[in-house]
Amino acid sequence: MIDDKKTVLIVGGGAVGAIAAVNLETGGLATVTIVLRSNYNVVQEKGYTIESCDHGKLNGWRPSVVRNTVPNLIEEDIPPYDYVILCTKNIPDIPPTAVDLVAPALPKNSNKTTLLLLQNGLNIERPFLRPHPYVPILSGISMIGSAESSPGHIVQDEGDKLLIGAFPTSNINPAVPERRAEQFVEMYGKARKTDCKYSPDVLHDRWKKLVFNACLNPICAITGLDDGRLRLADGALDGLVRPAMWEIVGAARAVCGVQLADDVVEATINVDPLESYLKPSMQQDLDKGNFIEFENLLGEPLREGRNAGFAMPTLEVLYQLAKAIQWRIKEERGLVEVPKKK
Ligand SMILES: NC(=O)C1=CN([C@@H]2O[C@H](COP(=O)(O)OP(=O)(O)OC[C@H]3O[C@@H](n4cnc5c(N)ncnc54)[C@H](OP(=O)(O)O)[C@@H]3O)[C@@H](O)[C@H]2O)C=CC1
Ligand SMILES: CC(C)(CO)C(=O)C(=O)O
Repeated sequence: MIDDKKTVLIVGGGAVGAIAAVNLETGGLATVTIVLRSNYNVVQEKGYTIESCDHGKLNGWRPSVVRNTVPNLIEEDIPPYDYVILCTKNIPDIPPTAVDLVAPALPKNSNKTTLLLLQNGLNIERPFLRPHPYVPILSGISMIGSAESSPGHIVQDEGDKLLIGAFPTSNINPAVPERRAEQFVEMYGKARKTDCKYSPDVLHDRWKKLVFNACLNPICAITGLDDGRLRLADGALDGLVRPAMWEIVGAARAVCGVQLADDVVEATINVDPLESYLKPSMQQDLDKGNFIEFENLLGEPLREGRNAGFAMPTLEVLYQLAKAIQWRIKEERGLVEVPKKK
């Protein structure tokens, strides 16, 4: 049981971070500080406008503290937060890296703060292990459907289903992150508006979610078809979606012995009603001209599969296409120099 209010820092208050903030503040067991970037001015001045299938319509809603910089514990003399939650897109190929971004808000030599990575993808905890050996790290696997349609306007149309468990970290007694994960579940679920559960096996959960994210995210983004239209499109399921998904199922087994359920491919294809016409987050990012999370969603499972000697030809092509698209966005954003046309 939680007997005192916890301090929580959320870095990234877009589609997922804003709903996490609502859950935590509404439950009354946490005081939330949120770090924003492009939506900072609008949220600071007018608050969020939230249309949520879990929380209803909230106008002018703000968490306890809204900032536009990651707190620097030492320079600002702030006591360590109980939890730091990273809710940005995780894009290791575009600076700042996740580690550089949250480093000022993590204590160097104590395990007081628990870091929760509420993000998609594989191996996202690894870059933190060496620079932050004492920080317990939790894995947050979210099945929410949420989007920020304009700055500060969040539309959540699929319920918030969240699994929380401990990432294995070699320096820390596993009992510590496990306890913190259970405590987080209590805090997050207190308002009874969400389905947040403790998971003892987040590796399994992450591979299971990759059946969606490594396949439908890039296929929808590249083709411009949402996951409903993809089911209607001539031959797309048999020609693209199923082969890609079976490669993830095989890689999960080859890489770490994770055995996904026999029906995982069909269940993932049909996870949302066709008429939801859901756009996976990578497709939404491409529509907005944003960078895409292709390295952790696609690159990491592919590299792991390759290292284990497992062939993944469909994912290899999707990865190379996604990489070329990322380069195009870099050019659009002026991050690469292209010789003049002659
Ligand atoms: N949306 C969904 O339905 C789901 C998303 N996920 C995963 O959850 C994670 C978060 O996704 P989502 O909320 O959709 O992403 P969004 O793009 O909606 O939100 C991310 C937020 O982080 C902010 N941000 C990025 N970099 C910084 C920075 N350096 N400093 C401060 N703020 C920053 C962004 O600001 P800015 O606008 O300036 O870029 C944006 O407001 C991702 O890993 C995603 O794959 C998982 C399940 C479902
Ligand atoms: C599976 C889904 C659609 C939501 O939970 C997602 O993870 C995403 O959009 O990236």
